[in-house]
Amino acid sequence: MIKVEHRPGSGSAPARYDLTAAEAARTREVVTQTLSHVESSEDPSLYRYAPLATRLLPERLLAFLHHFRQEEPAGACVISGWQVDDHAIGPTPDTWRTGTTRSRALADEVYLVLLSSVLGEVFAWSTVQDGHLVQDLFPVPGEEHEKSAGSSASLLDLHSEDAFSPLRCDYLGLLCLRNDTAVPTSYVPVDGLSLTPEQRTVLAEPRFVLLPDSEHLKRAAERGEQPPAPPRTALLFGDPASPYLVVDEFFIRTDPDDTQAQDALAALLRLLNDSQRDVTLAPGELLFIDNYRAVHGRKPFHASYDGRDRWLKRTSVTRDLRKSRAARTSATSRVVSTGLSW
Ligand SMILES: O=C(O)CCC(=O)C(=O)O
Ligand SMILES: [Fe+2]
Repeated sequence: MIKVEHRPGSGSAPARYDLTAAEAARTREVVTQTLSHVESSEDPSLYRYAPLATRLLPERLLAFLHHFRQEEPAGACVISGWQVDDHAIGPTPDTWRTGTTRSRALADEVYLVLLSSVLGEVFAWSTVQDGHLVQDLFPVPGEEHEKSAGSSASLLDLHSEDAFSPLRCDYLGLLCLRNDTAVPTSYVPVDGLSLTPEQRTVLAEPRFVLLPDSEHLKRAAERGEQPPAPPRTALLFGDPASPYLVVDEFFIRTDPDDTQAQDALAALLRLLNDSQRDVTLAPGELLFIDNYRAVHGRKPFHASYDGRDRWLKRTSVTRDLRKSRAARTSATSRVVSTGLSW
């Protein structure tokens, strides 16, 4: 039996796992082996091969990730020990439409895809970065004040990823390539929020509307996709004693005359904001957020556009790809059409 290491950290900090030097070397070998099969992180063969490749990863790491998935011990975990070659990846881009050249960070993308594939299936939205399965997060000129991943000067309010859709990811993977100015990701686990029983009851009723964020809407309009009117939804669900949560501070609405729902929502948002903590990722650190058990966001920061800005790679992971089958063109497609997403 492998002993599962779970270090929950202090208070509600993410669980942590540090690859030993030997584990990091083993992981690098598996990534290098995988790279010989693929040209890009869009390559379907990467996703065919990933379930086999993951079995070759260090056992202690696999045990940790399975524990995180099965037992839900924490709202997030950080895995460190992967080395990013700062020179090899080149300058931080300022546009993600880079054409067909091989990514200079392909090894890092494959590392992210392999660890993501231990937790579930990687998928993407048609309306986010053209459906790329591994997305780039860096500040984009002109998007400074948006509420999207390319923003910088504006706060990314606390949110569940893709809160508007029941097809939202179970896990969000964020691999840091560069973060010279130590820009934090904000994070709050749902456990431990001191809501009253009355507030919990209201939040567990379908009295809230979660709207698609601006990134989805802008791209959906360009693609001629029309996201359907969002249904009313509950924000707390699952086990009432230890509920799952869906919320998006900026893109949520209630009926104007439902003051009970408004008050409960205000209390939830106040508690979330008061309990948030910073997770400042260093290059090579991989943060997995459990999108049912925690919300996240990002503090404002200054973008320099000098090739040294903060740069993360991102995946969305579902435990069940089948539930989005009606919104994908084939059983093997991993791109969910936003226009068909509920
Ligand atoms: O930039 C970050 O740290 C988080 C951004 C974010 O919310 C996301 O990628 O979903
Ligand atoms: Fe997010």
